[in-house]
Amino acid sequence: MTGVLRPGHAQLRVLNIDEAARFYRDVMGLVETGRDAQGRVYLKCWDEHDHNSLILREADHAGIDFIGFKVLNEATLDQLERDVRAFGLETERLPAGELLETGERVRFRLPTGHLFEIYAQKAQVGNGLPNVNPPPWAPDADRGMAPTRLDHCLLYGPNVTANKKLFVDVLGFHLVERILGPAEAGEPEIGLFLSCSHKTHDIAFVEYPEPGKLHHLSFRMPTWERVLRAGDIMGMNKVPIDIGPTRHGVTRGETIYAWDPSGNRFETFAGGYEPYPDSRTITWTFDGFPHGLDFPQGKLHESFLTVVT
Ligand SMILES: O=C/C=C/C=C(\O)C(=O)O
Ligand SMILES: [Fe+2]
Repeated sequence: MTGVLRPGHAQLRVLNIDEAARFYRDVMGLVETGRDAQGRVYLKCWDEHDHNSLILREADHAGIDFIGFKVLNEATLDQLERDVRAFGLETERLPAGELLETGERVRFRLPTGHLFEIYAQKAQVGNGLPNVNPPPWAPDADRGMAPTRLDHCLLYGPNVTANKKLFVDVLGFHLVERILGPAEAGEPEIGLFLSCSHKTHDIAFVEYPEPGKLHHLSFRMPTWERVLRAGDIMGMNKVPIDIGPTRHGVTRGETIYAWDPSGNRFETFAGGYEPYPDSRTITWTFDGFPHGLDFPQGKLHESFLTVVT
């Protein structure tokens, strides 16, 4: 284990900050925890303890600015920076406080073009429950869709195989599932689901010609029933849905893909299974992929491969 713990934050570009803040706070049911001098809005899911996991920045085009993972401690941060540089990537350090309540970050650009960063420190604000004899949920757990946490992201860009080498050989992730391209193309790995935990994936990549693209940020729901309830709330708020409610074959996750007001896709996701680092990687062939995306329908929804921000 290299000490990379979990997805920590994502900074998302939105077209209208007030509309986006209202959506993620009042429809998604995230908790707004702050705003900074740049006008960025900070939010967390009700059951997360750290100050923020989603940061919104107003821009003229939607998409993801960077994704941050939390690591065990400062010594791990320093070691991983050395390892990433030895892998051949430039790193830069962003000062503590550049993001509210967040320590120094080590940032580097992935072979797929995405800005990725690691950090060891973020202020804990808690989940609204006492740490001694706590009840199972807090009032915020029923406000809006109320995901429990930022669960993973799926990023699109070229050179996913180079990303795999970095994440597996340097950052200590394991490859839980993969999607192969067409046989006539030699079945290249075009989809990678990578985990640094017990989850089916903490980050995923799909091969795509343009670098640095976002397919979706995924928010964890405790149960399939809560995914369906999220779908009800999407219906009540006329949120445009892309795929679902259904189940992925890949990861077995129950899912709805939909779009935020800026056109960024998000997912409400439940279920899956618990792979271990020594679990064998599951492979989806290209002809099996329609069931990998939407198991009940076995349908390769066009938008999955074409719509990104
Ligand atoms: O075939 C595509 C599967 C996508 C899976 C997810 O977005 C997920 O498991 O969260
Ligand atoms: Fe997902």
